[in-house]
Amino acid sequence: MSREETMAQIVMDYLNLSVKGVERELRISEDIRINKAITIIGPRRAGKTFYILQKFSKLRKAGKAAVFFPLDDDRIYPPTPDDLSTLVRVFYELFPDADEKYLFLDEIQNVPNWELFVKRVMERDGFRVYLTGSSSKLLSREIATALRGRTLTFEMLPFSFREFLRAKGIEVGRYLSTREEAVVKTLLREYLEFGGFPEVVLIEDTYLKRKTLSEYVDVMLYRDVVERHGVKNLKAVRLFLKLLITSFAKEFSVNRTARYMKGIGVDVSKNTLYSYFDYFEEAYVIFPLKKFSYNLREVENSLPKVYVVDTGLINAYSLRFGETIGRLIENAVFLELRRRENELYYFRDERGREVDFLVKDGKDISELIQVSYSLEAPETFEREISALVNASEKLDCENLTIINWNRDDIREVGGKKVRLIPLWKFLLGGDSNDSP
Ligand SMILES: Nc1ncnc2c1ncn2[C@@H]1O[C@H](COP(=O)(O)OP(=O)(O)OP(=O)(O)O)[C@@H](O)[C@H]1O
Repeated sequence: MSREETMAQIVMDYLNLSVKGVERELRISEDIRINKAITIIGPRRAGKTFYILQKFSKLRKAGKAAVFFPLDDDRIYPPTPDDLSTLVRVFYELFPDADEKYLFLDEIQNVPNWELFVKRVMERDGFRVYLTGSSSKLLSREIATALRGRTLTFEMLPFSFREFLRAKGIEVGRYLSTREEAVVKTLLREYLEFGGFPEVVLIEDTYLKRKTLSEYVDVMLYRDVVERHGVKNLKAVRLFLKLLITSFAKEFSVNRTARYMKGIGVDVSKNTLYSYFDYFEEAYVIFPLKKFSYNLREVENSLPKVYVVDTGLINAYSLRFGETIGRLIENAVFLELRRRENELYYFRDERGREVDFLVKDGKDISELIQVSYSLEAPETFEREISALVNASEKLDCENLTIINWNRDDIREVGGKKVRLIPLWKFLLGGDSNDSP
């Protein structure tokens, strides 16, 4: 078989594929007048390929001229720039008269100089192009950089709680019966424990769930960081990742970590650890969150809090679920706020009173959010509320929320209204303002 025939065969393998799976909520703007490639980026195993396959399959069902091509297929590996030209020829043979043309290229980074090709087919031939990519060689974020201005980039994280429920066959409406609420809360514990990676959600067996999660940690560590950046000190990088992930929802100090590692006989320089931190951020394993201040230098110099891309990855480190539930909830809230594309910070006043999330909308601070598992103990309630009310005065923001496990209420404290909203309701996008 010639190379062209092999490529055509791969195209045909996908052409009428029916892709089902769980419907994702990522909404991408598909205004065909905008001549830009759509790039899906995100952590490994989040479902990027699956998503563009779903998109492709829908277009095909609607009779559109579309071709999907996986550039990691072993039949043509490694692909060359000439292969991409061949692909366009195959496309025109299949769809000679198409005016709306779609190309879906998976793992595009495998082709050298692929960005020249993408620009050309968009500008000269008027193709709509969808891209994904992630590998130890070129992580997805770089795709966006390589296409400078000619791409719209969308971030795909593991399943949101709503998607997770959908994967479990549960569609929730606006109002829930008492029984439904109980089911949702039980599933929420599973979501916090094992996270939202599609494959993990769909595996039933808890042993296999854990095993899959620890394999994900290994892939992220060895492929995306060690191989990609040529890291030699395996012991140090492995320990660093463990310390980083288990510090979730806490401030993380590279300096302090360097001292600790030295103390236990793992000798590694502070600068090396700063690089490791950047590598794990770049590989979408962790997200740092900066402290808010009106002084930009203070924002840059603050110690970040770290959140992990999926709560299941945290539990791959066998922490005790019961002891970390408050922080797992905080992590889940962070991920949801990020999905909603908010600009986020944490806040701490000069007396050390902290607000977990400060949401910015342009120049304004649009919401202050506190996260606390239980508000039953009066002193906890008092502490959380007073930090919020104080911050509200300092930052001139009246939209105050406490996300917690059970309570759904509005309280007035010091002339300010504070919404108490249960985690499940927040994650499903509910709003306690209009609950009875
Ligand atoms: N929406 C979905 N419904 C059901 N299963 C899914 C869905 N999305 C992904 N999966 C499953 O999750 C796994 C990972 O998905 P996929 O390969 O699309 O991820 P990816 O982000 O492209 O990963 P990588 O970056 O490692 O290539 C696959 O086994 C896939 O079948």
